[in-house]
Amino acid sequence: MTSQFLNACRREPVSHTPVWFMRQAGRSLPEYRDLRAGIAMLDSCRRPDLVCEITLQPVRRHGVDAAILFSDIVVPVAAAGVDLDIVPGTGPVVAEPIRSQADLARIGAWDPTSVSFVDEAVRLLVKELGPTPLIGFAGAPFTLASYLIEGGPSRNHARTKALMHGDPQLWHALCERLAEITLGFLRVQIEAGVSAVQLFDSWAGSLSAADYRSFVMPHSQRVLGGLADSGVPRIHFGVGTAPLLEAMAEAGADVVGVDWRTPLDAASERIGPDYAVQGNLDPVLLMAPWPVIEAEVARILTEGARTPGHIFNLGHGVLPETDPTVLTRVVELVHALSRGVSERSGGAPQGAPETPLSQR
Ligand SMILES: Cc1c2[nH]c(c1CCC(=O)O)Cc1[nH]c(c(CCC(=O)O)c1C)Cc1[nH]c(c(CCC(=O)O)c1C)Cc1[nH]c(c(C)c1CCC(=O)O)C2
Repeated sequence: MTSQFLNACRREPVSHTPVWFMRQAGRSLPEYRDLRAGIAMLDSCRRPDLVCEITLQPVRRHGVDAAILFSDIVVPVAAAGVDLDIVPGTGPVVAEPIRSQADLARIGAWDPTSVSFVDEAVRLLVKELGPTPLIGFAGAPFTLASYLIEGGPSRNHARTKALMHGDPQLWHALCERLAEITLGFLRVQIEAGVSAVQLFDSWAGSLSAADYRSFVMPHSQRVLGGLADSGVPRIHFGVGTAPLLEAMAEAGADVVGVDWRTPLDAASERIGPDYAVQGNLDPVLLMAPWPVIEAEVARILTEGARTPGHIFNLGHGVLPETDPTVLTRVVELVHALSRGVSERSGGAPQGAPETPLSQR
């Protein structure tokens, strides 16, 4: 049985619009909270048995079309020797931020055996998942650099931008190291059997298109271009990236992630017919009354049907306070509404419904 998710990534015909959710594994699920009780986030990422179970939980519960490996963007950086922790309610916190050439030397050479627990978890998962594809992922150099330079989450990435513009040589040296780590981390996942990868450049939307192109794109290009020969579809995602969509596509994506601020058909028109799109329900709207969600899902499917390939997702991750039963209903709705209306002939958007599917 071919995967509708992989078909959509490749802009091939689908029998229904595939759907998965960023952060589908995690705190919205009581079974996740039970399993994680008393185990630190990074420790849980290093235990293949836990990674396997946590990754499977949302697949069983929601019937999504793809699984995403349970891990974190800072896992490979920690494996390369950076002293960091993931603090509950805050995110990654780096003990000694990287702000000088000497700091940079504290990042060790990439060694794939330092993430053998990921190799093991992916192999277990591929067996357990059967026909459901597993998505691997990594953080993009810019988003990783921001955590390393700021020392933790940041509102305006002030130190990151100061270093980028104030010491471009150090900036590029840091991003080259991070690109090497990210590429190595994704290769481990691909060799172990993931069916697609997503590069998370979550915070790239804080940059102008000009700065993105000169300071960030070459490094993301190195990562995505370095995976081209694998044949595995590459999803490139960021938040608030409306001005960057063309550059993020050009960086070497097969699928461009779009947040809720840009309609999918408008995004697709800008990046052209060679890319599928993924998105883009506002995660906050999962807290709205069901008729609101229903109308939004229908609108997104209508806009998605005007693109060469659409994978339904949120515009960013599931919020911890989301009612998981709503996510299951969204999966059912996406499947029901899209069945039979989402067939496209590889590339040319055609027969896009003009009325919301729910009203047909
Ligand atoms: C920026 C970023 C991070 N991590 C990640 C990103 C990119 C995606 C995005 O933009 O949201 C990626 C990530 N982190 C996690 C996943 C799991 C897979 C999935 O999507 O289901 C993925 C894809 C697990 C996690 N990563 C984290 C959790 C929560 C920790 C916990 O459950 O105790 C999970 C399930 C921790 C983390 N790690 C990070 C943050 C901001 C946080 C949240 C901090 C908090 O609110 O507590 C860094």
